[in-house]
Amino acid sequence: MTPVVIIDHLKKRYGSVEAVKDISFVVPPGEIFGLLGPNGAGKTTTIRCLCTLAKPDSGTIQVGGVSAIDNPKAARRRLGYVAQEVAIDKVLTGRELLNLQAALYHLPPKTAKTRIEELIKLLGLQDYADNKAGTYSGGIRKRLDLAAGLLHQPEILVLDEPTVGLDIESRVIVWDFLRKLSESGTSVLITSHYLEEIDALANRLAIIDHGVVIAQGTPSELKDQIGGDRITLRIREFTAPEEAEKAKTFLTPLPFVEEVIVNPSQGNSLNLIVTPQSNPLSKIEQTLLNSGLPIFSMAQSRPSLDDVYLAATGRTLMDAEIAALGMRDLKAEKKQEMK
Ligand SMILES: Nc1ncnc2c1ncn2[C@@H]1O[C@H](COP(=O)(O)OP(=O)(O)OP(=O)(O)O)[C@@H](O)[C@H]1O
Repeated sequence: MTPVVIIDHLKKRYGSVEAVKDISFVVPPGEIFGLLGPNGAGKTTTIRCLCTLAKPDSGTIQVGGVSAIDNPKAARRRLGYVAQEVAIDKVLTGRELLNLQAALYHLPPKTAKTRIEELIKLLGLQDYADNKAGTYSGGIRKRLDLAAGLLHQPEILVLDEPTVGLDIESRVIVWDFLRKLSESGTSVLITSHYLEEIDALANRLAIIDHGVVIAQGTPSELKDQIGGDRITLRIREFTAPEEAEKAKTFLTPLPFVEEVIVNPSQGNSLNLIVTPQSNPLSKIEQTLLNSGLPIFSMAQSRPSLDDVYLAATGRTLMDAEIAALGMRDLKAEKKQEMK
């Protein structure tokens, strides 16, 4: 089936900042595709180019077979965009805002009316639609944004960090809605810096770092590629560094152990990467007992998307996030965007 979105070798710079260096991916119909990356990786710039709100320096973008660069109007008809933050008119009610949006899309009044009622119901907005939008909580506000983005029945809904700042309950409502939307045939492209969000939602994803795609595939493909299971082991609740190092020397020679890392930031716990095999926990337990070392806790898990990111970049998403936040001048970016 022809992909709904094809982005090929996209590049975009702001002055001396190369926001997007080389990004390519395709979104198949009816799939949820995730762009995962730390703050400042280039996700928003990529989708601003896709949604025709920024002009790329080079590369191509196709939406439903139409070039978003040569034919932005036609591309816009095929996609719905839910931005990270929207400045809304707080005096109008939700229903009035949807009517306004429908007029902007030139929907015939009868179609608009049916569609608005349908979306109000689908998004559980019946009790709020006639209240002023200024009274809405973040979660209700986001549901209204989703309705507005879907009014013209786009082939793909593009969402920039849709659950930032939402409580867990509202987040789950948004996730469930997006799953249903994709099951009914509408593709979804979502950016997020939350690992769990992309892991829970996306059929496929691209991990972006410093404006380039560093890994791409389904969540399990990416985890399988880096291989090995993870074991987190604590000798004691807070282990002395010498004792953790001692455990490391006994565990490293085990044939199924690929790597042992002592993690000082978590009470000198030991992080092991092991080749998947039967019952590694009991073999580790036996080895430590024979060496006279106790076990406080031990757990085995599959690699996470953070392990994928760590393997590709040498740092965790959280570390990248903290580093990026310290480097950005958000005021200057806002100014540049206004130009
Ligand atoms: N309008 C702008 N003017 C100047 N630099 C910008 C502008 N927009 C983004 N940048 C820079 O481009 C890089 C990529 O930013 P972008 O917003 O695309 O990242 P992101 O991954 O979406 O992060 P976030 O989720 O925080 O928006 C960053 O270094 C950022 O500082």
